[in-house]
Amino acid sequence: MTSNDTIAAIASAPGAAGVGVLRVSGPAVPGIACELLGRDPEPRRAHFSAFRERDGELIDRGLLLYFPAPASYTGEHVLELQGHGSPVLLDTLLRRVCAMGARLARPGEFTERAFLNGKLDLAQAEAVADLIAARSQAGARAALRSMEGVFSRKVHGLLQALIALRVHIEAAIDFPEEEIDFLADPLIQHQLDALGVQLSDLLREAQRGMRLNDGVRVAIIGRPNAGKSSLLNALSGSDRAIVTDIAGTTRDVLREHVSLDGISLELADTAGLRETDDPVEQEGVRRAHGELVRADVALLVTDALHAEHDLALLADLPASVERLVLVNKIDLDQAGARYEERANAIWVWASARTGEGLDALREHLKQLAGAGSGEGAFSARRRHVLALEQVAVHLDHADHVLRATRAGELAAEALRQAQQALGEITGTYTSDDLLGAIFSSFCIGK
Ligand SMILES: Nc1nc2c(ncn2[C@@H]2O[C@H](COP(=O)(O)OP(=O)(O)OP(=O)(O)O)[C@@H](O)[C@H]2O)c(=O)[nH]1
Ligand SMILES: [K+]
Ligand SMILES: [Mg+2]
Repeated sequence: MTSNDTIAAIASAPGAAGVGVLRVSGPAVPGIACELLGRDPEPRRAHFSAFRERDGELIDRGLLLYFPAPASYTGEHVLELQGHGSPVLLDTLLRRVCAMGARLARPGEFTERAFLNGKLDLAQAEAVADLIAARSQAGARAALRSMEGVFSRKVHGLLQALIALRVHIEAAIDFPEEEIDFLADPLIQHQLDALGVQLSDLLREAQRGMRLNDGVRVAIIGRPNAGKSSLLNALSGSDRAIVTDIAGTTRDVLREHVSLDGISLELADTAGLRETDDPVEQEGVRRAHGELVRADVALLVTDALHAEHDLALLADLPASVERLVLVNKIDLDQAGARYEERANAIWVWASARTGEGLDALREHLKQLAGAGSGEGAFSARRRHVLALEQVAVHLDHADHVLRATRAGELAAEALRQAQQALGEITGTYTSDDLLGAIFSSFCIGK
């Protein structure tokens, strides 16, 4: 599917630079290229050329590259003009190109066309934007892998397994007299189990990928006076939060961005959790709970005396939230800095006041944020993780139906929905709204 209009944009960053790049895509490209060069350009060859106004006046000299469809970034005819990186010259050249039949591109429109022409799937297209916006080397490497299709191939693998199972079950439905026996076949249950394992692996990887991409949201919670604000200040190296020995000092949520070796964290300091009659503090407590719900990591600040009791604050969190327990104020009882990995939380003994033991805390935060997640780590977005969680819900439903009732129709429908949720990741099923939201967040020229 090729568009019938031609788009153009300055693809290099705004401002003066050594070289500036103008990109054009669409059916008018061969004509524009021929007029600028004075003859037909050879495909994929750098032509050193004078770029001139219609009346012959020189605008700039530079390289002209022509990529005929479909072997181009967008899948359409593409022209790249590389000139001097002067915003004024590039603007003039852009106007000249528009006078020859192009219009200004919207943000992300080149990549959107690449998606619509099947050059990339949606997850790969999103990775292009994530690569450009990456704030750390680990993030950039991960985005590059997703752009290369590492994530998409895993989604595709899952899709194939899902389709195989659907075929199996739908075949059973077509022979109702044998349906019950058919669905009792251990092979079906086996396939479903294997699919569940494959899915939970991918979900874990996607969660890490999302954290590499977006940074990690850490909610610092705990009883009043535990030292939450002291911790925020210590980790961010600032005096951002008010620290006093009055219980109930913090009311509003305070956010600080912290980068640990290129891994980005968003720390949120919250009001101490307790029953209170003060309406302002009540609102603070309500907000603290809200912060906990949207966090990737719940960091419980407590001390040696209250640790076991305070654990209850972590009790009702979803399994996907990572748990860190800081046993604070070790300077008071000479407990010594150390850490332990327990069943579903990591415990760190430290002092927010003296800083002792905080390096271990930083190290664990980095790990949870996806540092050292290995060679194959790819980037992902929250949207992808939500879709995978949706797939898990549908698979669980299919599993339940098969075990409890052997109702083939219901199981097949649940699997169909699972397939649809999976397809939203790569863009097999998408709404125009979703596409608009994704591509409008790109920069112009990409
Ligand atoms: N000795 C010692 N005191 C600490 C430590 N961390 C915090 N404190 C003290 O504990 C008191 C409370 O600290 P905050 O950081 O305000 O505690 P908070 O959890 O933010 O308290 P609220 O905002 O009221 O919920 C202050 O007097 C701090 O100086 C620590 O590691 N050692
Ligand atoms: K306090
Ligand atoms: Mg506080």
